[in-house]
Amino acid sequence: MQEKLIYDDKVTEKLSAVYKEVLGEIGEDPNREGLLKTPERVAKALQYLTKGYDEDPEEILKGALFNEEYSEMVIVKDIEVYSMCEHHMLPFFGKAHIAYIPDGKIVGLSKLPRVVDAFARRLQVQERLTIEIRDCIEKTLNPKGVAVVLECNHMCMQMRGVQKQNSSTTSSAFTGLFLSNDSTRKEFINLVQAKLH
Ligand SMILES: Nc1nc2c(ncn2[C@@H]2O[C@H](COP(=O)(O)OP(=O)(O)OP(=O)(O)O)[C@@H](O)[C@H]2O)c(=O)[nH]1
Ligand SMILES: [Zn+2]
Repeated sequence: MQEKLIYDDKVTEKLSAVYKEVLGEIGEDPNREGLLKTPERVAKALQYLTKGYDEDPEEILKGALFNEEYSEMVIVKDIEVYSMCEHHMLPFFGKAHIAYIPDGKIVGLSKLPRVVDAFARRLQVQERLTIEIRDCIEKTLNPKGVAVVLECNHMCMQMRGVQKQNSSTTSSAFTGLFLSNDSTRKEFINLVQAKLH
């Protein structure tokens, strides 16, 4: 799959100027040797961390849909998530667990983590991220059900603010059989928790 260009020279230039100001405002000397290239590095890092705005998650899934009569649960678990909270622009990160029950169509497995990234590489709140992933899969695959669980640590709660270093946040979103059928939901949760390896 072709990767889009991440860095835009004009954006890099504008953001670099802003970050040079920021360095001065926090009491640093932007002209000392170690910091000379820092504004440009940060400008690029920020573009990378928000590159999801230029990606279309539905198109990602549509790129690998296959007709298949498999109708059991498909689970991709322990997908690394790296995002940034929209309140503090600090990272939150953890794992996503995704399941769906196909209804005539399956999707290329790698596309599910790609969808996670496309939504995560934006300013987010964990709950919205969870729902966006679910809705994208629901709309594009039209399966019998979708389940998404995210478990994340929020740096805005750990490095600052309440400073709860060991807290983590779990969010979940379901559709179809995962909502209407308790045993399907339980099967998903058991399989996510199971240590098969
Ligand atoms: N629901 C939700 N809240 C989040 C997420 N990321 C950060 N937050 C919270 O957003 C809230 C913003 O609250 P404010 O009171 O406006 O900000 P603040 O004064 O910096 O809050 P503290 O973090 O409590 O110091 C905080 O409670 C954060 O913990 C998220 O993904 N989901
Ligand atoms: Zn935050």
